[in-house]
Amino acid sequence: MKVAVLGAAGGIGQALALLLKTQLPAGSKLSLYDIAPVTPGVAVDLSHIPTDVEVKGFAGEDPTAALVDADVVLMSAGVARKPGMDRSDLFNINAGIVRNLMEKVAVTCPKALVGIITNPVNTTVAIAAEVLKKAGVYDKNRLFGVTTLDVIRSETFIAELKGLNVADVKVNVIGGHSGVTILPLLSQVEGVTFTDEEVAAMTTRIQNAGTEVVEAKAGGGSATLSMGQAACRFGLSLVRGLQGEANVVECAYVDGGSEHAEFFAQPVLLGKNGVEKVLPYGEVSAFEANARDSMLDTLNADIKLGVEFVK
Ligand SMILES: NC(=O)C1=CN([C@@H]2O[C@H](COP(=O)(O)OP(=O)(O)OC[C@H]3O[C@@H](n4cnc5c(N)ncnc54)[C@H](O)[C@@H]3O)[C@@H](O)[C@H]2O)C=CC1
Ligand SMILES: O=C([O-])CC(=O)C(=O)O
Repeated sequence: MKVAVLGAAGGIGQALALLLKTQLPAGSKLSLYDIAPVTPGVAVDLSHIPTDVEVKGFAGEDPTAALVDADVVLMSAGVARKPGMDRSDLFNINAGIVRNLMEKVAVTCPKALVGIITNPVNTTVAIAAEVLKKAGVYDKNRLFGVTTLDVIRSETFIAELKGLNVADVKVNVIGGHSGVTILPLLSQVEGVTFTDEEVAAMTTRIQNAGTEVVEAKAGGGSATLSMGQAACRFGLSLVRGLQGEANVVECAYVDGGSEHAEFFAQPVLLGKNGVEKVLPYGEVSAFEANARDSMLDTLNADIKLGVEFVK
């Protein structure tokens, strides 16, 4: 199994690479790419950790060498927010970065499962899809927007609020990955009840959790360590699916035939070809149905921006 990380010298990329070096199955290959010249050094550094995962690092303008034979590509290349910015403010720089990298993915490893972390995810995933379509290699089951950070934050915050063992808390988060498009389905969390006030406050906290980190880092970037963990969880789930493990389910932002939008985050069953099955997200409360319907104009506009950028 070969996993490539694009943006591997960055805050997320280095945390993710470390976690993958220690957690990928024995015999895996880890391929690190970034434009930053330090990247081969990041790989040498990681290679001194005694696990059976071979690490190679590549820097420069061309990611091709890192992508050869990749089964999974996780992309966090791009710029991150500073206080006062929305994720959509990253579009001007990150749209071109994602397009250029996806053009190389389309040529070098068109069958790889690709997880897009680079923001604004609602739009960059649409860009990635359009690039793959243009190249004639698009398979909707192999492209994912990584929304796992919304899921792990929900698990953490709910366990804290309700005094639960966080390992027992499971939450579906649907929609997209910015502001009102992030919708945790709190009504479905087993063994817990929330007052209306708690639902409103918890939903807002989860939607604004990225901003919470951006403000706390005071100009030094956005979530990197928690995102490294989230991307590792998601990447390992992709690998487990590829290896034929049963019942691997994650929420992700996919082109899954949703009635709501061309791309929509919901639970998916992962397998040897990526998305094996898009799963229904289940019953929602009146609050959640209203929040879902209210997000759709924003989400669809974000998607349209990405489609038009490539066309
Ligand atoms: N999906 C999600 O839940 C989350 C997404 N993000 C997003 O992830 C992205 C990365 O964040 P950080 O790692 O904190 O940023 P960072 O600035 O620490 O790292 C980004 C890396 O990308 C590299 N890079 C830039 N252009 C590149 C190119 N053309 N090819 C290869 N590498 C390139 C840079 O050299 C840098 O090492 C941002 O867009 C951020 O908004 C951040 C947190 C959560
Ligand atoms: O908020 C940001 O800019 C980074 C991000 O996507 C998150 O932390 O969820």
